[in-house]
Amino acid sequence: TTTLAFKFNGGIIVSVDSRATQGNYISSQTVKKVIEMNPYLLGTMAGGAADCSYWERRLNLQCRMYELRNGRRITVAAASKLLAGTMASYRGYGLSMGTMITGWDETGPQLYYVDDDGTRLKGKMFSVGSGSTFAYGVLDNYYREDLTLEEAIDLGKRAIYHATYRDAASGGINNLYHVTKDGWVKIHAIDVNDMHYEFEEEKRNEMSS
Ligand SMILES: CC1=C(C(=O)N[C@H](C)C(=O)N[C@@H](Cc2c[nH]c3ccccc23)C(=O)N[C@@H](Cc2ccccc2)C(=O)[C@H](C)CO)Cc2ccccc21
Repeated sequence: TTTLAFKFNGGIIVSVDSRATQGNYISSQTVKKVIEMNPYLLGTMAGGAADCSYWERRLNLQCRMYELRNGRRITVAAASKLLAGTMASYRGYGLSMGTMITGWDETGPQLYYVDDDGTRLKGKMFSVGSGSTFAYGVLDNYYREDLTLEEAIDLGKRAIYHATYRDAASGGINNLYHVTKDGWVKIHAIDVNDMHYEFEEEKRNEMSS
């Protein structure tokens, strides 16, 4: 798995792959690793499929109950704190989860990393999963806060592409979301094989120009 998210002047980009593995077997190429919790809150999944799916769906329930009890949407900080608290209480049980909780609330765009030992980090950029080292190579090289939306989308797309190229446990489809003050929008779902030929063509054109 390769998942990433970063804040920039135009909001937040969330970009993930869709491969699931069981050892060397590719058990799925069409997994949704972004859970859409409400129109302003997204969660990403890396690690154990069942752990991520179960605990992030439960977090979704907790966020919905918060909204019904308090008459307003939960903040990203509070939602990530709920998940981190659950992870901390299950420390040592062998859960395997590397997630990002991100969205836009009254404090603006927020991005948190939360994992199975209860670690919770606030940040501007994270990449999580077996392909994250490759994604960071691309992100650290090209990231700027003042990227245009088009550049930010392209960066989120290419970072996942290069990770899926090198990491056997990443692949399938790149799902990319853009979060603004009006909530999240799904920008695209592109098969990384199609991206490969697009980028090969681009390189051929650059060489001949
Ligand atoms: C395909 C699939 C499932 C599946 O493949 N499960 C295996 C056992 C799984 O959890 N795979 C992990 C990797 C893994 C196997 N055993 C583990 C024991 C501990 C921790 C991780 C693992 C995976 O693909 N994880 C994805 C993330 C993911 C995959 C599917 C759903 C959510 C998140 C990922 O992180 C990369 C591929 C690198 O591992 C479970 C499931 C339920 C309902 C519908 C489809 C599936």
